[in-house]
Amino acid sequence: MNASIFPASLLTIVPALHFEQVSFEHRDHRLLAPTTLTLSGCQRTLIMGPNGAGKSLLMRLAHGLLSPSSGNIHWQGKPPAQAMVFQRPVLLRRSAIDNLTYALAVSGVPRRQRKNIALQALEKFGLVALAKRPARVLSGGEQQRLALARAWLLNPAVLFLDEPTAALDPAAIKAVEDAVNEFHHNGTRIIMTTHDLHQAHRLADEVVFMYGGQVLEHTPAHRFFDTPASTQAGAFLRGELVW
Ligand SMILES: Nc1ncnc2c1ncn2[C@@H]1O[C@H](COP(=O)(O)OP(=O)(O)OP(=O)(O)O)[C@@H](O)[C@H]1O
Repeated sequence: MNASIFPASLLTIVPALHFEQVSFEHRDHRLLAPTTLTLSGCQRTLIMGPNGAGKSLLMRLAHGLLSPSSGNIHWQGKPPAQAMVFQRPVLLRRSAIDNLTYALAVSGVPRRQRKNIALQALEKFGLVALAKRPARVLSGGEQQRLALARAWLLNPAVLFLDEPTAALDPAAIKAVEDAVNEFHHNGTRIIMTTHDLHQAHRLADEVVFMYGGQVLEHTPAHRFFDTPASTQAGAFLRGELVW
């Protein structure tokens, strides 16, 4: 990848995110048990757990897409610039480059600067040749790279990724993981869900393990993989925990 389009001086200290007794209920069903959790430092946090454990829910609450039923979520100090990348990228019905210039317009970047910045981002994510192509006909991997390029434009202090590689082949997975690491090296805090244990091994600094709407572990990655504290995490790592 090319060098960052942002000067190093823009890199920020990422404030901590606090969950205090946060729960989420829907129609009398408790989907997230009261959770107290602090995510601090510029780490790569991987949220893991079986299907339906509440991983996406936790991340959507953290990003402010959902409001908790009870408890309090707050950043220490001013909320940082944030972006989110989903398993299926949400792209506009226009060309790849226009998806980026639109995001820049929404961010208030003057019109005369938008095309250049968008082209730099396309180049960074290997998409220049596809600049004029309708975004929605791009392959899954290309769409995900475009979503990452759009996130890059926002220079986020925190990047949320919800199973960003679930539908991708190995080469596309590698491109996304390289991009995640590039964000991280540029000072972006990563909060990401995955089902892929190998990917978690490659990326995680720390792991949040969820089961049945509860956070059972929040621990450095090496400790999680070597000596998981809960029987559920042990079973999950052995591939024995389906639900
Ligand atoms: N906004 C919502 N309103 C109501 N129910 C929800 C909402 N979001 C998630 N749920 C429910 O909460 C539970 C946990 O969902 P979530 O998507 O967080 O699981 P997950 O751990 O990410 O699972 P998967 O690995 O299958 O994606 C599920 O039963 C889901 O149907």
